[in-house]
Amino acid sequence: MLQVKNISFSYSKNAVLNNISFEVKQGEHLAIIGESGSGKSTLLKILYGEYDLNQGAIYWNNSQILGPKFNLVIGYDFMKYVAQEFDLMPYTTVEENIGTFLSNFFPEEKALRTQELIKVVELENYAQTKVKLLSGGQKQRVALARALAKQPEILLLDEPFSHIDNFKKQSLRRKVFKFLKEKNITCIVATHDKEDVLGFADNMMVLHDHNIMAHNTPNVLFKHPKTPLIASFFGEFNIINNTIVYAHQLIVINDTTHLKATVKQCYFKGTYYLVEALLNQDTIFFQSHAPLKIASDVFLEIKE
Ligand SMILES: Nc1ncnc2c1ncn2[C@@H]1O[C@H](COP(=O)(O)OP(=O)(O)OP(=O)(O)O)[C@@H](O)[C@H]1O
Repeated sequence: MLQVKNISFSYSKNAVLNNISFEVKQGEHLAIIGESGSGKSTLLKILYGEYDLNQGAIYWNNSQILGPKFNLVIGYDFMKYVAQEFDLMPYTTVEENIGTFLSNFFPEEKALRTQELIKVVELENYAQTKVKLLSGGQKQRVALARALAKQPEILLLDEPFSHIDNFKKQSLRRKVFKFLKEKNITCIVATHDKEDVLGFADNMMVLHDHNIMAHNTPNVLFKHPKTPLIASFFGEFNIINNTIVYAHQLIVINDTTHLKATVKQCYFKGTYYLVEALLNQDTIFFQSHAPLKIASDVFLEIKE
């Protein structure tokens, strides 16, 4: 289990994280979300032992994770970290990059493991290609496979699919997270993308104002977002009568209600239209199956 106890950290005078505590169980997947600059990457780097803490302590089972003041070499064998900038060997092949941390004493095992990981990150056609010739997204996949090669107990991922195109993203996500669950690898992923969270993370933690704003299951935080910031992570929302109402919870009905809105704009979203409208001078958003006429009036109902 990872235990983070009352940690505080600042790069200079200004605090980035202020007295935060949480735990992550073996095999659990935790997503860390928060606005840009809220400290997600910093937290991952601290967990990796890249910085010294101002206060507090971090433990992985019985080992304390310490910063550079206490360690000549940053990092621990049981942990891998895939940063936003990937640290690859550009002049060697994908296969060699992935196998670089695997022992040459067991060549068959090394080859099998490398092939397994190449499949997980869907780079079968690039195994012999030199990394410098790959695209940003392909490099990100090599970095992921490389981090998994020695099967760490805990994996820290910073925006792991940010460079990968939408065609590949979904299947890659499923493969990588499935692989991690099967191997019982604890995973902490910093992300801006709700698709990295819903369906994959056991828990999610929201960083805001140097603190943990919320820490719960994605299900609870989606259904009961305590703040607009949390709701905004999941999608378009409104504040109606001091309550957060997602766009999909507002339904157009053929009846008179006290929610009469005037359509301003209609955006095609594939399976629905996102409608921007005016409700008592406030801009609101709701979803509609059919396109609505600009300037037309509609009546809405809130669905729980
Ligand atoms: N090496 C550094 N030296 C000084 N300040 C830094 C350094 N790295 C980050 N910061 C500052 O620390 C704060 C947190 O940055 P961090 O990169 O952890 O945020 P983040 O939530 O990961 O942002 P993003 O979502 O944009 O990646 C920011 O105010 C940033 O400017």
